[in-house]
Amino acid sequence: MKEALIVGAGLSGRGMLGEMYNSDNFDITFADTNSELIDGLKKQGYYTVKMTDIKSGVFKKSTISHFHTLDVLRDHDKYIQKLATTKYISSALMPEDFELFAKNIAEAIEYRNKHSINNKIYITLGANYVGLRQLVITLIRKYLKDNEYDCEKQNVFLIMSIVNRKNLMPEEKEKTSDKYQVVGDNKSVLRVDNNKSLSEEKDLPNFFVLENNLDAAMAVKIWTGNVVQCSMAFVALSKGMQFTDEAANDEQASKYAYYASKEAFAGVQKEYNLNPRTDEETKYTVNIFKSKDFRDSLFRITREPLRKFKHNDRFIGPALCALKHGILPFYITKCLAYGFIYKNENEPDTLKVQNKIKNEGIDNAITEFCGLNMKDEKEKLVHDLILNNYLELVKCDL
Ligand SMILES: NC(=O)c1ccc[n+]([C@@H]2O[C@H](COP(=O)([O-])OP(=O)(O)OC[C@H]3O[C@@H](n4cnc5c(N)ncnc54)[C@H](O)[C@@H]3O)[C@@H](O)[C@H]2O)c1
Ligand SMILES: O=P(O)(O)OC[C@@H](O)[C@@H](O)[C@H](O)[C@H](O)CO
Repeated sequence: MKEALIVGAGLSGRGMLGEMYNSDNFDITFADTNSELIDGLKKQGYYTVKMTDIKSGVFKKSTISHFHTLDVLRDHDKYIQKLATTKYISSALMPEDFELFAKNIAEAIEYRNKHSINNKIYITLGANYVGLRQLVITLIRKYLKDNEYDCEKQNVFLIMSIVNRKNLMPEEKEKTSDKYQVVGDNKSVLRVDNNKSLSEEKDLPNFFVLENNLDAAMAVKIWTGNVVQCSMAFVALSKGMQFTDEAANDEQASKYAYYASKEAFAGVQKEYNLNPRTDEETKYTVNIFKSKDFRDSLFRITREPLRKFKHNDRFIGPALCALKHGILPFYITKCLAYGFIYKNENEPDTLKVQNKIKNEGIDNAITEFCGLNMKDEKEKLVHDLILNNYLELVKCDL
């Protein structure tokens, strides 16, 4: 049986990668750092994925009941051995999780060297992060203490992929006895970079779609797609809304998101030499959220806001890209300013932001959380735009 190792058994790991590898009859192993999740999944022995077609609302359910589990920390040696030998490995992790994942890949490389293992392994890297592959290569080299280390020469292929199925926890009314149920859309392919060696494999997973220039596709996804969702969400949250359809139907939230979308795409299009898009296509990036059938929580869209404020993420990334190409990121920074007024007791990051603003001032909060270099003219301009938009939103004690 064909084998796959899925690193990260969270919503996307189970709901997209697990479901897809299972449908293609792979023998799956889930590896995760969360012992409770790994033990729970193993004990339950199955989970279900509900996949709804975003246009028609028609859904299908799939039960995944044949899988193995590994605890990345507790089953460390077994996990490294599995990483070193499994041909198809796919990850669905948060960007910050790649520090440990890269360290583990470095350990797997050492294991391969020690045991003279030379089979080809393909690791599809999945996370919402522009420039992910380069980041992972840099981290692996750091752990191997070899700045020139070439993974491909050792048959370890690091391949960009786009994990983009919407995967959510079920709403209260949809909850069943399945603790690990995932609900989401029904995207049927995993877009992976068109690596030459991978393209020559005869037993490719049937849901892999090989595509050129996936770095550009990732920038389009995060810097022109996720920026729209998150812009809309921060504005709508300030008005007490909770769901994407409310945000997309709100005049102000949708208008700001639409203009942010225009600015973001204009920069990314120039940076990656892409075809222009029509106004209808830009509007679609907002209008797609209008339907109630596929509502998503604004709390999920804005989860971990500090990650989203970072230099390479969905606001500062496209803002700097736009500026580089002579476009003023007016609406992108305006929407991000709403992120700085967002306070939610259930979202610890927002409390950190408010504390920082209270103790050190908004100036420092923006500089630090967005990782902006105030000596750089463009970065300072982005800072000042966020700052002035923020000041517009808060009371002024005169
Ligand atoms: N959920 C979605 O709808 C969605 C859609 C598109 C893209 N994404 C992106 O996919 C990625 C994963 O998102 P998610 O929603 O599945 O997150 P998640 O938090 O549900 O899952 C991540 C899992 O990775 C585990 N983990 C952390 N570090 C690990 C490590 N070093 N090794 C193994 N496991 C580790 C965590 O314990 C967790 O279970 C993110 O980058 C996200 O932005 C998510
Ligand atoms: O997963 P995050 O936290 O990086 O971002 C939240 C959502 O924007 C994201 O999950 C999207 O729904 C997904 O990337 C599909 O476009």
